[in-house]
Order: sequence, then structure tokens, then C-alpha cells
Amino acid sequence: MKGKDSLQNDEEEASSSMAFNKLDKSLYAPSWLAERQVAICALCLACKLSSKLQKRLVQESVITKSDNSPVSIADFAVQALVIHWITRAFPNDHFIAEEDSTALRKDEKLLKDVTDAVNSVLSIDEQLTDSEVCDLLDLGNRHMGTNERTWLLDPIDGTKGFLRGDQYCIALALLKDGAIRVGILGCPNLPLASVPPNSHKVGCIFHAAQGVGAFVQEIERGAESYPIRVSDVSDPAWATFCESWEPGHSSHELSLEIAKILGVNNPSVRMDSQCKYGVVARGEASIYFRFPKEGYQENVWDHAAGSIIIREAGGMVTDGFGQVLDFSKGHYIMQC
Ligand SMILES: Nc1ncnc2c1ncn2[C@@H]1O[C@H](COP(=O)(O)OS(=O)(=O)O)[C@@H](OP(=O)(O)O)[C@H]1O
Ligand SMILES: [Mg+2]
Ligand SMILES: [Mg+2]
Ligand SMILES: [Mg+2]
Repeated sequence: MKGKDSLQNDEEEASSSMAFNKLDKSLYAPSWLAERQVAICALCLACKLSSKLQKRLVQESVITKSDNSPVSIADFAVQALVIHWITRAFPNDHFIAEEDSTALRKDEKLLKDVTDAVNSVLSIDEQLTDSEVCDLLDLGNRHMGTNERTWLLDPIDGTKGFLRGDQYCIALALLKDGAIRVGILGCPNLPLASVPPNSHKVGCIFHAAQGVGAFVQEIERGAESYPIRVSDVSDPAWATFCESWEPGHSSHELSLEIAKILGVNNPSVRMDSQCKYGVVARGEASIYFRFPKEGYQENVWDHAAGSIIIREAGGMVTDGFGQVLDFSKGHYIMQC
């Protein structure tokens, strides 16, 4: 039988172990290392594939979706490839991705071109069939519970830029328990840095994880990562802002008007895709304005990865009312 003291000891032990558990959690917050490594690997391969496809652009392989936006072989092939890579490492994870297999299931030649493209960057023993490619694509369109680990994927963000031969990126983010935990942007046409010694190297990957920071690296597995910070310019007169290349995606007139009111003197940097978030995260521009037409609802995959990279680089991403963005409600971004 235990005396008072021994009970007291048990209580002390229990409370100290609770304290340890608390301490444990705060000291060893997840760094999402495995997820970052797998996602960076996936994007290295995906960037290799998209660069190859951008070089041999075949305009007849571009189709127009029901919302009038373009989609190419590259969008389908990259989505299938990235989902293939992530599910191999994390078979229970879910996805919300931009594309699906509907068009491919109706067009044998297009499906074959997409499967060939994916297989061109996979080893002989990993080759996928047409039907596996369709199934992988459709994994991006299953509904998930709000607490499930869910990857948000834009296989080619800035498809119009991609087709023009300009900037685009591959955007991947991990949502868990309602918040974005990891974000990766593969930007094959963006210089590694704007200043020497790395300005001549083209192509970079931005990556960030909650509480870990934001980094940039070359598009190469195992390449060294460099920490990045947003600009410390506080006087708008010295600020540079960026905005969409396409005036139909974001009003150039409105951003110019607001820039004038703020006293921004520099001309805007117009660039396709979430590459804009990367440019702001490493301090080459200080503001990203986006003013879509009234009624347009932003997709989660168009901003999730960019947002965490900005936040981890010391910046802020909000809607026009200063509210943080909610990525946890499905395809569309909600205001918190
Ligand atoms: N009407 C409208 N308004 C606002 N945004 C739209 C609109 N239409 C499309 N999109 C989305 O814009 C994504 C491309 O990113 P950006 O607009 O930053 O780049 S761009 O310079 O305009 O190409 C683009 O992403 P991708 O479809 O992945 O290319 C779209 O999701
Ligand atoms: Mg699109
Ligand atoms: Mg997009
Ligand atoms: Mg896209």
C-alpha cells in the first residue's frame, strides 16, 4: 500500500511528465523534414519535365477548359508525376489539384502523349500505363476531411506564361489541421538570384515549412538551400510592387492607382504565376498586388505555397481587408 508521500511522488511524477509532454511538443515542433525532402524531389523531377515540354511547345496540344483558360500536356503530365511521387512516400495523403482526367479519357492521342511525357522522366521499372496516369490525375479531385493531410497542387501555375515561353511555376503545399505547413515553388525560368554570383543560374526552388523559415535552392536534388528574407524597405517611395502579367487576372489600373496613393515611384514588375511570391519573399520586390474581377474566386492552389513562403520569410499575405486567408475549405480560398 502506498503512503501519502508515495502518492505525492506519483502526483509529482505525473505532473512533471505532463510538463515534459508540453515541453516536448513545443521543443520538438515538427519541422516537416520528410515532407519537404520528398516534395523538393518531386518538384525537381517535375521542373525537368516541364522545361522539356516548354522547349518543344506544340500549340495543338493545348486545349481550352470550360472557364476559357488553357491547359496543356505539361499541366496533365506534371500533375500525374507529382501525385505519383508523393503517394509513393505518403500513401494515405489526399490531394486537391487543378486538373483532372476528363479530357484525356476522351482523347486517346492526348492521353498517350501525356503518359509518354510522364514516363520520359521515370525509370524503366517505374513506367506508368495510360489508365494509371488517369487515376493519378483524379486523385487530385477527391473530397477530404478538414483534418486530413492534404497536398494542394498547381501543376503549371501561370499556364499562359508557360505557353508564351515566360515565367510559370509548379506549386505544392501541405495542408494539415486547417493550416498550410509546407510550401514549395519550382520556378524553372527564374534566376537563382538577382545579384551575382548566382544571377547567371536560371531555375530555382523556393521552400518553407511552418516555424522553420523560407529558403531558395537550385533545381537539383540535395542542392544547398539559402535562407531568404522579405525586403526591409519601409518607405513606399523605395518600394517595388509586382502584379499579374495578364490584365484579365488582376487590374493593372487599380494597382497603379493604389501605388500612386501609397507614394510608390518604381514601375511594377509584371510576372506570371506564384513566381511573384518568390520574388517578394527574397526581397526583390516589397508588395504583390492582386485585384481580380468582381466575383472571381481564388483557388487554394494559386496561393497556398506562395503564402507560407512569404510568411516564413517574414512577410504577410492578407485579403484587401487585412484578413488572413483560409485554405482549409476546399477548392476556394475563404476569408477568415
Ligand atoms: N479571371 C481571373 N482572375 C484572376 N485569376 C485568374 C483568372 N483566370 C485565371 N486565373 C488564375 O491566375 C493564375 C495565374 O496566375 P497569375 O494571374 O498570377 O499569373 S498571370 O500573370 O496572370 O499569368 C491562373 O493559374 P493557372 O490556371 O494555374 O495558370 C489561374 O488560376
Ligand atoms: Mg489553369
Ligand atoms: Mg494557377
Ligand atoms: Mg495551373
